[in-house]
Amino acid sequence: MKHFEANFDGLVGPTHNYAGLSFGNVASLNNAAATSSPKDAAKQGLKKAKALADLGLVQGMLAPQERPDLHSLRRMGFSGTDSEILNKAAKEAPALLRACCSASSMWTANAATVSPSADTHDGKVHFTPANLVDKLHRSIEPITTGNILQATFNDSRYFKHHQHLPEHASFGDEGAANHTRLCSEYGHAGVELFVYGQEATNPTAPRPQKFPARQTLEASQAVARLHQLDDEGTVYIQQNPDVIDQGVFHNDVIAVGNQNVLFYHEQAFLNTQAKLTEIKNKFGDSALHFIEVPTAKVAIQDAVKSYLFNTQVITLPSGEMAIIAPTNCQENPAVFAYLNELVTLDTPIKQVLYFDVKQSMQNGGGPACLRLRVAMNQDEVAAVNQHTLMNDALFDRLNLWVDKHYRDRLLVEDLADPQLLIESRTALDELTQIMHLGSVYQFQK
Ligand SMILES: N=C(N)NCCC[C@H](NC(=O)CCC(=O)O)C(=O)O
Repeated sequence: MKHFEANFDGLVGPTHNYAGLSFGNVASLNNAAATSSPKDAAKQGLKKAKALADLGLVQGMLAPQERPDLHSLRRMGFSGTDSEILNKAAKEAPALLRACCSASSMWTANAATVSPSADTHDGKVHFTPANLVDKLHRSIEPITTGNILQATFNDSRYFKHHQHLPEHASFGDEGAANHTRLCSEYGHAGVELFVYGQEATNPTAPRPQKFPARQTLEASQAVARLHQLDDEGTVYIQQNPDVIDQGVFHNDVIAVGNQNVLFYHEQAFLNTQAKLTEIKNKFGDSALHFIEVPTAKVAIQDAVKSYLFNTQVITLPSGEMAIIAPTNCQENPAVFAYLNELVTLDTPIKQVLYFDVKQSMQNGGGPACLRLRVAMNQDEVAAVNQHTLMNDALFDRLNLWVDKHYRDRLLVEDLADPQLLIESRTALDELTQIMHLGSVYQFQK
């Protein structure tokens, strides 16, 4: 039986904009009120996804959310026709309107945590949508995320879908952005690393002082229980609170793993040595590569600016590994020098491929944020909704669809434009037909 690690990238939605909604995310705050290009953003993402498919990887796409989210605005007390609601929200509570218009579902590393069938007791692939409770604009994602995941992985013989965790700060869950899996082969049982920012129920435990820790230990443990993981295959690691305070709002901004490689910054974790030993013990005999990047080579600020660790480490069909990096890494001298050196070292990583995903980067989302990893065997891949898988035909179809429906430029002031709502719904309705998703959106029910 063959095994793969598929990447499911988030298709950027038609309302992609810079509203500065994410406190603790340096890029999002710095680019607040800049002009965005939803069309360029969607095309940059599609190009990266297609390139990975062309490299021989299994690549899928996840549909975006319905934005502006009129359903949430109604829950917040706005009433009347759709136009009246947009108009009232823009006048009376512009911050709420902005929260209901973010295209943040593009970062599917935050869509869910996924455990492959090799790790779970019932032998199914488990999905738990992230509740994203730390940010208002993201907390309105999980129900539709669940609908989209169920329409994409739509065979209950292979896929088990859970409800998102209780919507409370004690269970702050940001999905796969704080989860990495190490394994010798994708089809073998692996070690799942859950990285958390704070222990919600232990006020004396370390936590950041300036910016929020979005993931709690309690949430990580709950996901591991739901996914029927063994203690021997699970490691909980606390993220260093000092780096959260320097803008590392998710662990995938400071560490990434693939198969037997863990690529991380010296300052990423607390109790690093003890945790590496635990990983080694649980991983077993096979060779592990811990690639630790020292501060002397790459400072935290450079890692945050360039997203060196928000790269995708992928295994090519040849067995060698490659890094999928944002072009921002080429533009940062320390980081570029480091990457040029890395491919000459004795590790499985032999090449770096650069992609322009600047539209996403300006909101704090790099290549790894844009994808959800799902390790599957060939039967499971065959059970996926095939209309979501990237190939020449889907790439052409989606580019035409973007050309037809997306704006070239969008400003935060445009979010109240009733025409944008109509354009967005028309686009998404057509998309659900292209991807055979059924009615996943509120406006379709
Ligand atoms: N690291 C990972 N996996 N994902 C990146 C998520 C970026 C996202 N930005 C935003 O939500 C900004 C949206 C705005 O301002 O409209 C966030 O902070 O949650």
